[in-house]
Amino acid sequence: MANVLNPDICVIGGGAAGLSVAAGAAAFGVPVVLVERGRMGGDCLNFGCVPSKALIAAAKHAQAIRAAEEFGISAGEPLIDYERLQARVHAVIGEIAPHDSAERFESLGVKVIADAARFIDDRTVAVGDHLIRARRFVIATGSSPAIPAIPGLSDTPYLTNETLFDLKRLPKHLVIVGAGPVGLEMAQAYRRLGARVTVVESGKALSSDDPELVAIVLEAIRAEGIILHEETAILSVERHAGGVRLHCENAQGRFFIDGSDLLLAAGRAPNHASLDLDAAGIRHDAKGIAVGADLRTSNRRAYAIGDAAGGMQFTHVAGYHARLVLQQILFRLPAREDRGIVPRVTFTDPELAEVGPGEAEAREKFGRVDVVRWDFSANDRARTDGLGRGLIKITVTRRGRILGAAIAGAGAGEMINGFAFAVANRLTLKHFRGYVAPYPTLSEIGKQASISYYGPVARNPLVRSVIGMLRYFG
Ligand SMILES: Cc1cc2nc3c(=O)[nH]c(=O)nc-3n(C[C@H](O)[C@H](O)[C@H](O)COP(=O)(O)OP(=O)(O)OC[C@H]3O[C@@H](n4cnc5c(N)ncnc54)[C@H](O)[C@@H]3O)c2cc1C
Ligand SMILES: NC(=O)c1ccc[n+]([C@@H]2O[C@H](COP(=O)([O-])OP(=O)(O)OC[C@H]3O[C@@H](n4cnc5c(N)ncnc54)[C@H](O)[C@@H]3O)[C@@H](O)[C@H]2O)c1
Repeated sequence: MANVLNPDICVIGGGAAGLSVAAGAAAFGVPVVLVERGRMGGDCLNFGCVPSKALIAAAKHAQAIRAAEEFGISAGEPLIDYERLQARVHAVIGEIAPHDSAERFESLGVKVIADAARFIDDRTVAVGDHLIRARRFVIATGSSPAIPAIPGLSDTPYLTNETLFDLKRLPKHLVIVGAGPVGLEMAQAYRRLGARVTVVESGKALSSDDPELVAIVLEAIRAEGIILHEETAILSVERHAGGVRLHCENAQGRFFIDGSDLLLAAGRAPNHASLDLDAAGIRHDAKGIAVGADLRTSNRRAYAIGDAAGGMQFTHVAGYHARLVLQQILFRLPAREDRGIVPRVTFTDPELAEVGPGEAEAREKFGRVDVVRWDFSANDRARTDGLGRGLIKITVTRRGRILGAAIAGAGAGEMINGFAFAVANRLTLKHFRGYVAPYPTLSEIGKQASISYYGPVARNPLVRSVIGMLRYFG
């Protein structure tokens, strides 16, 4: 006989989104059941952010050794011990894993069930021997790598983010499908570790970001020797000489690429096929589960959050969504997602970071807007540290309210924090101009840009005549 559970909340999926809801609910003493069919921690911990950033960190060390020459230090070409490097990547996952483990969540008061969940009606989920009839369901089942429909792919070995970090040897020539954040972050990391890297992109690289800033990133990564083919179709793939061959076509004609390994980084597909959402009356499509700004699905008992909701796919969005649904479920307070306050960072070198609407979108929404620009070359710290090109663009209303910012350059991922804070709190450039920034830091760039915005005030005849008058008083 099935074991019937009646928690207040049933969370499906133990990734960043589901764990945040479960921990939050348990902290307030609310009965919660968490169902996870795979590894606790989900994509971010096991196959996403954590291993990719650990690999990028290793690659950065290799690159720093090469760049040392410029500083008068000769070290030669770095020697890469790929096995030790991968062991460190997994050690980092291991360090974080206890925080996301079933044991820790049980100790917080969450009942954790290690199995796959599926709906059997609009208020019941079946998991193994259990039937869960919860007051509210939170679907946080995440996403998986999308497998593009390329002829020959099913007979060709390929890697995805789920297998890449288990690779036991450094690829000789890594061919990557897709120049989004996953494709370009991994392209640069593997190039720096010594692999040849070719990226094939059907459209434009990093197409959802500001093209002027994307150009800065692409110039840098091409200068490191990465071959990037944009607006190129992959006609077919096949096994070839112990590796792979891609047949491609672009405006220049047809050509082929031979590589030792193939990595698919062609976007994400939501994990909802096995949930039987139709049984619960939950609308969905190939992009994800349909939700309103309150993250509620077409079944009023159920919310969908994180990657499963098919919107912005970031770990910090998963955490933000969790807060919004907890506010509604625990406190019965209304909550709506505001995508305009969510920062987005691609961890290439230079990094690319944005928050708020892009320039064109801001004009459409707010009419006249001003864009304040400041180049990294005018920053002393960027010069002392030899940090290369960088640019910040801040979009403001006519009254100086900060609508968004976009930064390409070293440290952009850290610097965007200040602007995300400003956008979320509706601050103006005056606030940025008014605080004291420590010298020499990259964050001064934001302040310098703000001062430049008010620069014309110094040439204003009225202001000058007031100053002139005041001089008579001694
Ligand atoms: C290579 C890579 C690098 C990334 N780097 C970053 C980064 O630097 N910064 C950033 O913000 N984001 C990054 N992301 C995105 C980030 O990993 C995701 O946005 C985030 O993990 C989404 O969390 P989630 O909880 O919604 O989903 P997931 O982490 O996918 O968790 C969903 C969980 O649900 C489980 N599940 C699915 N179906 C069922 C079922 N029927 N029953 C029970 N359990 C189920 C799955 O096993 C999984 O554990 C990266 C992604 C990739 C692929
Ligand atoms: N730093 C970060 O925060 C970070 C890092 C990695 C991933 N992520 C998240 O993970 C999600 C997935 O990233 P992603 O880079 O896999 O997806 P993406 O959708 O951003 O990019 C995929 C790219 O692949 C291209 N593509 C698709 N099919 C193709 C084909 N057949 N041939 C050639 N090109 C093809 C697309 O045009 C697109 O440019 C993103 O939404 C991102 O938010 C975030």
